[in-house]
Parts: sequence; C-alpha cells; structure tokens
Amino acid sequence: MEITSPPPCPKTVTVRRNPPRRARPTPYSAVPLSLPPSSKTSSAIRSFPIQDILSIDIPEKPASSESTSPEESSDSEKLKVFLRIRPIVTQQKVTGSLKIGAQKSVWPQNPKKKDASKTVKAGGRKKIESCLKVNDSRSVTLCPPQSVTDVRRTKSEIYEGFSHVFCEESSQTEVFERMMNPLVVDFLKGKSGMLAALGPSGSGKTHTVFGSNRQPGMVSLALRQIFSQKESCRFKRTFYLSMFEIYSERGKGEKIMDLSQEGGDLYMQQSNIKGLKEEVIHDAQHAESLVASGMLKRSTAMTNSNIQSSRSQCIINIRCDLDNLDEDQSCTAILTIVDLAGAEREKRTGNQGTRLLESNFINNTSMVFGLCLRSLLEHQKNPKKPLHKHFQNSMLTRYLRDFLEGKKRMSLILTAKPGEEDYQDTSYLLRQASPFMNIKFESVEEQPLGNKRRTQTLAKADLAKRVKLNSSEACMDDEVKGDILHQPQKEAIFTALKADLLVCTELNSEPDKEVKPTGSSQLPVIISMKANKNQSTKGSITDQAKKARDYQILSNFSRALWNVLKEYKNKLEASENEADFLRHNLTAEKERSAALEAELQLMKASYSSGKVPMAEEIDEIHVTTSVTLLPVCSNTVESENQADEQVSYSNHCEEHVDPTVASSIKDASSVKAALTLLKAQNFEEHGQ
Ligand SMILES: Nc1ncnc2c1ncn2[C@@H]1O[C@H](COP(=O)(O)OP(=O)(O)OP(=O)(O)O)[C@@H](O)[C@H]1O
Repeated sequence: MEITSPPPCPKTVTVRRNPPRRARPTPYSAVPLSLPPSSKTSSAIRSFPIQDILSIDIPEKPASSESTSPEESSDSEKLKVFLRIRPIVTQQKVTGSLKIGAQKSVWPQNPKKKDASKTVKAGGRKKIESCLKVNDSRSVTLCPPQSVTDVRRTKSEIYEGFSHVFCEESSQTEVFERMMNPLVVDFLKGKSGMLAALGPSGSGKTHTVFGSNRQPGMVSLALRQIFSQKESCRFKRTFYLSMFEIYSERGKGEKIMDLSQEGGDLYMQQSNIKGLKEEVIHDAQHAESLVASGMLKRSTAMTNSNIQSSRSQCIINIRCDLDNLDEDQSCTAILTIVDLAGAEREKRTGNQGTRLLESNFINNTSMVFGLCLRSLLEHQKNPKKPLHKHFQNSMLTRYLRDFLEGKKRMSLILTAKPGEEDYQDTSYLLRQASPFMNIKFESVEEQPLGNKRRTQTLAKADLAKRVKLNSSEACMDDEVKGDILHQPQKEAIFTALKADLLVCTELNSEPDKEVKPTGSSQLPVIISMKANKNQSTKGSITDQAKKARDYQILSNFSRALWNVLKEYKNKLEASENEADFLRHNLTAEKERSAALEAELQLMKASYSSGKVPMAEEIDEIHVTTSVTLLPVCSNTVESENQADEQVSYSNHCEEHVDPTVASSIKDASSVKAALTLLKAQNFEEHGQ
C-alpha cells in the first residue's frame, strides 16, 4: 500500500492583532511553574489614604493645654435663640383696647379696625385657637389654621433647637433667669454681650425688654441684678447708662435721638455714634428712672396691631468700668439691649401716610438685620461665600456690625403671637430667624472694650479720675482716645478680676476654684488658681495651640505618606522578583520548544523518507538546540513568535496527521510517546 504523504506544511504566519494580544498563558510544561515567593506579598496597594488623614480627629486645642479654662473652652459658641410666646388676647380685649386708644389718636385711619369692632359687637367674645404648640422646652409646632389649609395645602411645621421656648404662662422672672442672667454674669466678669428682641408688631418685644411697673422687663431686672452684687475691696465698678433710638421722620432717612433727659439729635460716623451722653448710675432705682424717662421720649404710635407700637429701634447700653484700685488699672464691658420695632404687614396694620413710611423704615431695618445674620450663617457654612456688607444698609446694623459679623456674643429673643390670625407673621418669623441658632461666634473677644464700640461717650462724673488713668493710653488713636477717656489696662485688670471675683451664687459654678475668705469682705472671694494669666498670655496660648495643631496635622500626613511609600517599595521588589522568575521560565520553555520543533522536523523528514531516526540523532538535536537557541530565547518578542509558530504547527498537525498523533504532539510531554507511535506505524506500513 502506497503511503500518501500529507500536503506540505503551509507557511503559517502569526498575525498580531491590533492592539497586540497579551502574552499567552505559559503552556503546560514538564517543568512545574511555581509562583515566586515574593508574589505572595504583592497584594494590591490601597489608594492614598487622604480621607484617613483628613478624618483624623485632632482636638482644636491640645488636651495638654493646662491653661484652658472653662471660659476659654467656650470660644466657639452658638448664637442663643430664645422663643417667647405671648398669651393670646381675645378679640374683645383687643378691640376694647383699640377703642380706648382710638380716643387718644386718630391714627391709623384703617377701615379694617371698624370691621373688627363690628365683628366683636356682633359676635361678642370669640375664642381664638392657638397656631403655636409647645412640644418641649426647645421646640414648637406651628399648625396652619383652617382658613389657610382650605386655600392651599400647608402642613404643620416643627421648629426645634431653641435655647429655650417660653410658653404663654412664662413670667418675666423666668425669662430673665434663663436668658438674661447669663449675659449679666458675663458682663460682670468683663465680657460684653447683646440681647436683641425680634418679632412682629405687638408680639411682646417691648414687654419683654422693658416690661411694666407690675412686670419689670429684662432691663430693669438686669439693673437690679447688677446692683445687687457686693463691691470687692480691690475693685471699683462704675456703671454708665446710655439710651438712644434710631427712627425715621416721615420717611426722610434715618435719624438718631439721644433718649437721655437732655439728649438731642445724634449723628453717626461710620459705625460710631457721636455725642451720645452717658449717665453714671449708682443704683437700680436711679437707673430704672432714667430708662423710664427715656421711654417717654421714645416714638410710639397706635396701630392696628398694637395700641402703643414702637416706631423706632431702641438701644440701651449699660457700661461697666472696672478699676483695679491696687494697680490703677481698669477694663470695660458693655451690655447692650435692643428692642427692635416690630415688622408689620401693610395689609394687617392698614397703615397709611406717615405710618406707612415708618412701616417701610421698620421693615427695611428688620430685613437688613436678618440679611446680615443670614449672610453670616451662609458664610460660616461655606467660607467660599462672601460675608456681604448688608450692615451698611441701615444705621442700626452699622452700629451693631461687630455683633452681626460674629465678633461679639449676642442672644436673640423671638417673640411670637400664637393666634390663628397671626399664623402668617409667626410662620415668617420662625422660618427666617430660627436658622440663626446655627450661627457661631468663632473668636469672641474675651473682653470687648468700650473703645471697640466707638461710641463717643461723655460721662458726667469721674472725668478727673479718667484723665488721670488715661495717662497710660498714649498709643491709642485719637478717635478712640476721644471715645473712651478712661483707657482700661485690660490685661492686668482682667487677670486681677479673675483672681478676685466676688462670689455670688450664680457665678460660683466653676469647679477648679478654691474659695478663701478675705479680711475685708464678709463674702468669700474666689481665688482662681489660674488667675495669673493675662490676655497676652491667652494670645500666645492660642498661637501655640494653633501651631501644635498644625504640627500634628503635618506629622500625621507625613506618617501616612511614609507608609504608602513603603508599600510601593515592597510592591516594586515583589514585581521585580516575579519578572526574573518568569523570564527564567520562559527561557527554559523556549529551549524545550525549539528542541521539540527540531525533533518534529526530523521525524517528519524521516516519516516521509521512511527512515526511522535513531535515538542518538534525537538527543543530538536536543543538545544543539539548547545551545544554539539560548541566545535567541532571551529575546522575548521572538520567543513569542516562535511559540506562536509552534502552536500554528500543532494546529497544522491536527489537520494533516492522524488525530491520535496530533493530540500527542500538542502535548509537549507526550512527544516521545508520539514518536514511538509514529515509528510503530511506519514500521507496520513498511512491514506490510
Ligand atoms: N408675655 C406677655 N404677657 C402679657 N402681656 C403681654 C405679653 N407680651 C405682650 N404683652 C402685651 O401685648 C401688648 C403688645 O406688646 P408689645 O408692645 O411689647 O409688642 P411689641 O412687639 O413691642 O410691638 P411693637 O413692635 O409694635 O412695638 C402690650 O400691651 C403688652 O403688655
């Protein structure tokens, strides 16, 4: 039987795809391919831990800072927003009082008023539902009345987070204790502060701030509290009172009026009020009488909302000069109380003419006040947002600039009317003002000075003494010198004040203080163990704390960076080891494949010629190829080509050789077995 030789092996070309294929997995080899030991360590490197670094919790002030006192730790405190709900006034009561008011004044000519009277006449006593429900001491729910829900779908809203909610039954004393007393305590310690009352017309701002004879307000109660303190032998406190209003006369711009007995018109230069008179106050009674006479001068008028509606913004300043008698030094603190005129809705008040112009001024000032605080809040939330200079748009906000820019402490009391018909006003107030509770006072001055307020004050008494003490203020600018003749040597006095602060039950709440009796005073005097720190020390402590914080951040960052670099170095070493190992394996495989290829060529030639190759010849091929191909195998690309050719050849064999043989050839380790099989077949054919 004639043996038909298989067609010649076509020249196979390895086509490289574009993009080039990745290296094939190393074909099965007799040589086991073990992974290099280093590959075990080459786990994926985590990304740079920037988040970890940023989330490292670094205390604002180092815990080790022994100098941090409880007072200093409250550097960043939130604006306190209180809410006071005034009692509901029955319709009959309102209109009744309006009737009385109407006899005194012809203003306003509001047709609605007549309608209201009619309603009362016709309907008699009418029960008014409350739209404001107190949930707890810090939150309220505003429920829309039926009339509003009928028109549009309005849901109940919860407002929470107030420093305290004073319900309708809350007394003036309760409000004072919770809201005003902390400010007074700070004031007596040398810290300035402000309380501002905000709310719609007739909601009880003036009632809260000034009160009445029967129910004294915050000003009177604060003055009583101030003068109830016993004097220390080392310190002399002198209190001054000034009072002025900002108003608009028939809409012709803003004006300032000194509300002291002999006071007249004042003028404003930038944020400074020029010519404001201060009265020295010796006792609470005297001070209260001054406030009462000032109130008589204040512009008020009857409106639909309020029988005696404030038509101006009223500001009261109580200043305390604290003199250290031992060291001839002094410091100043100011307690400011602001009674804003209540925002009014034209529809509601029915104001016309002059009242309407006044209304515009009042609403404008309230709006600017709110805008300043909103801008501050937004700026604090996102420092990229600029702190707009809204304060420039009204005299009041110009005067209160430091407070409205978060540089000085302030508290707000929102007064609300809970009646159904007051829903719109109350809703507006809560929506606008409740977010202010998130405002922070970042770097509140520990002891804001009178000269910072830049109010030109001319105290009637103590002038000679002031001039004497003023000798140490040579470095002050002229304006400031004019403003406050008595320049307080604040640092030393503040230190001494801390060391010799009078005990009063309200003040004595700090745990790290030691109480010692003094010879001169019957009351024990608090001796602060940390009293020898003055303000410059505080400044340097703040700097040190900042530096320590920066250092801690940087060291954490560099530590994290170092760890990442170390991980990358390990990974690099592992990869190099792996590459060496693979290169070595590849070389060995190339040698083997070259030897097998040569052997196959020989076998093919022998098969076609019918001559069986001798075992020696095959061994010779192995030796030759392993020697000659070594340098070639070092070239990876060429080796890959050869590997491709080998596979191509194997494929070819699959097509043209007996399937049993082809499968054997594919398997590199079974080549010898294939050869034996071929020999046997050849032998059989030749034998036959
Ligand atoms: N908590 C309260 N308890 C009793 N009466 C109150 C209370 N709040 C307000 N009133 C009374 O309501 C009336 C209006 O209050 P008030 O003048 O204080 O309002 P207002 O907010 O200052 O208004 P405006 O902005 O128009 O001056 C006053 O007669 C006052 O006595």
